[in-house]
Amino acid sequence: MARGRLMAEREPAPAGVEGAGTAWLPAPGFLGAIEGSRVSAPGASHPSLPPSLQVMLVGDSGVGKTCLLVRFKDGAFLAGSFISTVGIDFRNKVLTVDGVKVKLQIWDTAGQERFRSVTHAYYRDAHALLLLYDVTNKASFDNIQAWLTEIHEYAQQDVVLMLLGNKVDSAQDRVVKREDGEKLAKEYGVPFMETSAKSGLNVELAFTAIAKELKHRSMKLPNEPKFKLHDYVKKEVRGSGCCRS
Ligand SMILES: Nc1nc2c(ncn2[C@@H]2O[C@H](COP(=O)(O)OP(=O)(O)OP(=O)(O)O)[C@@H](O)[C@H]2O)c(=O)[nH]1
Ligand SMILES: [Mg+2]
Repeated sequence: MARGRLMAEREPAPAGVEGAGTAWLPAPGFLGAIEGSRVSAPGASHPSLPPSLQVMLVGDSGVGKTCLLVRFKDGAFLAGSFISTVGIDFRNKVLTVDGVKVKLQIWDTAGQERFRSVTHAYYRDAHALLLLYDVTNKASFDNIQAWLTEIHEYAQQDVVLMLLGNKVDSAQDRVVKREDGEKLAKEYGVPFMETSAKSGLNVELAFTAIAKELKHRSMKLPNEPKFKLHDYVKKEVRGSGCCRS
């Protein structure tokens, strides 16, 4: 599985994502091209599924984007000291959705303000965005509106968007209620769930839901009922244990 770190601060290099000590910022979309192999179920003819689907993680620094990705990709939690992402990292993961292999290329962006222009350059090529806040950090929740404005400005109009309230395992430190997250998501018409990169709650579900939506959009089979992301999320989402059946 490919993994890469893309940094904005160095000079462009002619080839390779990770040359020896060389890091540069490729044109958005470039990675999809070099990863290029089509992923379809053996024997299946689904010509319209792109080689990889780009999913971007966005939100304030410290909300848990990198941890969410590591939990999804490796099934582990990065405990201990917080290492803030520089520029953009990416990881690939292949999921099987309704019998079809879907390759997600997941871009883990830096939440720090100083990298914002790097992030802007990638929005345009994202098929889906997971927008995170931290339920133990009110400011990260209050900033969601600003993130949505930015998404509106830079992302494709039909980008698949989902709001995630992360760190629900930290029940004692929670300052943003689930209802507040639900209300905000409803206001903006986006699916919502609470997650924990630490316990793994809803992490797989968040990515699977996105993959399903993208797969259904790409491969419209004649008699297939329309996939409804909102309904799927509502049906599948799990609560943190205390207050939801
Ligand atoms: N309790 C708890 N801590 C978490 C969770 N997710 C992340 N953390 C912690 O929060 C801190 C920040 O996590 P990161 O994943 O590095 O945050 P980030 O959003 O990638 O931050 P930037 O790279 O700066 O944008 C780390 O100390 C993590 O251990 C979670 O679900 N629960
Ligand atoms: Mg990070």
